[in-house]
Amino acid sequence: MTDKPTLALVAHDSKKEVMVEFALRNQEKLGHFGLVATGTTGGRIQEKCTDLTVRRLKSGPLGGDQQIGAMIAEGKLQGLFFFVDPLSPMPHDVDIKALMRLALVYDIPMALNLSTAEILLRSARLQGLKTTSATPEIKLTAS
Ligand SMILES: O=C(CO)COP(=O)(O)O
Repeated sequence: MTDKPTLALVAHDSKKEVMVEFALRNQEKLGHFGLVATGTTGGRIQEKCTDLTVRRLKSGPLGGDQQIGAMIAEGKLQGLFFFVDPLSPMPHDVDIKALMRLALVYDIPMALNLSTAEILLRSARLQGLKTTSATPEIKLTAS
């Protein structure tokens, strides 16, 4: 695994195109992070964003959300970009909630829609996303 701060990219089916466009537009910035993604999202990003290396985990409904949750619990994830479909029922709804819950428990910066993702990535500059309760502003961790 990379020693760069790591971001997870996850999108539900109706949001995958938005995620791919987001990744394409921000390829240069994203390239400064280690990237992981759930299976299908990662495949779609990798097809279009040939400059990026994305580690693909399982597909969301088959455990991908849980794998990302485990990374958060182990301190291996610094940011979560999760484009959620709020209008469709999901078979793995409990996994989705569990992932969001862990991002909240560990205070991982988490963008659930495009406009927040753009702001978050801009704030992150190229260096790291983790804030601490002692420093409410973005803490720039890596050089
Ligand atoms: O279902 C997902 C997140 O909950 C995303 O999984 P895929 O990227 O494999 O479609």
